Amino acid sequence: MTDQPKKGWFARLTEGLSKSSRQITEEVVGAFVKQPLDTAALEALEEQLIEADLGPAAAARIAARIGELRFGKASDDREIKEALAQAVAEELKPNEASFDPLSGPKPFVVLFVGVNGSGKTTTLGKIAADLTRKGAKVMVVAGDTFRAAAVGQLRIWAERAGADFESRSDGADAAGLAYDAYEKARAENYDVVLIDTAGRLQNKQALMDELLKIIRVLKKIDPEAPHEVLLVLDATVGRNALAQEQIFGRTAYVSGLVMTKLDGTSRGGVLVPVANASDAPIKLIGVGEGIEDLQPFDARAFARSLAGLEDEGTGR
Ligand SMILES: Nc1nc2c(ncn2[C@@H]2O[C@H](COP(=O)(O)OP(=O)(O)OP(=O)(O)O)[C@@H](O)[C@H]2O)c(=O)[nH]1
Repeated sequence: MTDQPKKGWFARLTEGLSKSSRQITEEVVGAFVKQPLDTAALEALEEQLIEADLGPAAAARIAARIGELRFGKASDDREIKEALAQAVAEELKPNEASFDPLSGPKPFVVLFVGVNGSGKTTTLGKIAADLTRKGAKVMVVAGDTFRAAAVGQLRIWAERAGADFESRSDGADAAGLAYDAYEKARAENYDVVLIDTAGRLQNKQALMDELLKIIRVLKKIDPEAPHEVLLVLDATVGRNALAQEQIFGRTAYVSGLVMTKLDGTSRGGVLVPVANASDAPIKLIGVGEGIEDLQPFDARAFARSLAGLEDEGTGR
């Protein structure tokens, strides 16, 4: 992820966000070029940002900031995009953080939580591949023991990544598996342990109870574990991602968010209200199916891509 050439990842980000940026630039930017920016135009801009799923609070702040930057001035397309990118970047900057499992304690335990289909397995697989490529000794743990298909899929990812794989037969106690896997990882000097978890049980409470149980047993071995709890959210569900953040964020010790499938939606702006609502920062984003499409979250680059700016603002 991080060792990609800069231009490459920015191009992938821009391509991944093209649906969202088209929506924003056509609907939002198009209407405001040439005429001097006035109050009515700013109000309309705010409406358009809400339409684009940025949420009312952020839309108001972003519109106000664009007003500060451009009020009374006639702007061309690029100037409006630059102002939008700057305002969105300022909004997101406090919610940006890096995911760095190789600089923490060893083994560094990462728990992946989120509803089924959010991209948990894929994200875990991409991270495993990135880490083994960097020379790390990685263990993948299939904590979703109820679904054989999920275990099978994860095994494929682990094998492809060259990571070791721990699983148990259907319905086994996920917390017991996590505990034993962590013990083994300590004994055998693993660098990173990536634990997948169930995304759906009989009900929400059962799901949260299971997650908390896994966390509790890991803490028996090391009170600092799990060292990271990544909540994986699917951007294509739009504002439902907010509801998921509320459910998991409140109970599961979430320390970072991953927003996947930003390439599959025109409403990628939803990342903004999700970031605002969450106590945990955004650490990674998924902008495509490839391994290199899981990227560290860079607020400024995200904002520029969303605003439809083709370069990184470095004058290239
Ligand atoms: N386009 C695109 N697809 C993605 C991205 N991340 C994941 N996917 C796809 O989303 C689908 C669901 O991903 P999974 O990783 O299986 O989701 P999960 O949360 O583990 O779901 P279960 O296996 O059902 O628990 C797969 O087809 C992935 O290829 C992304 O960033 N972009």
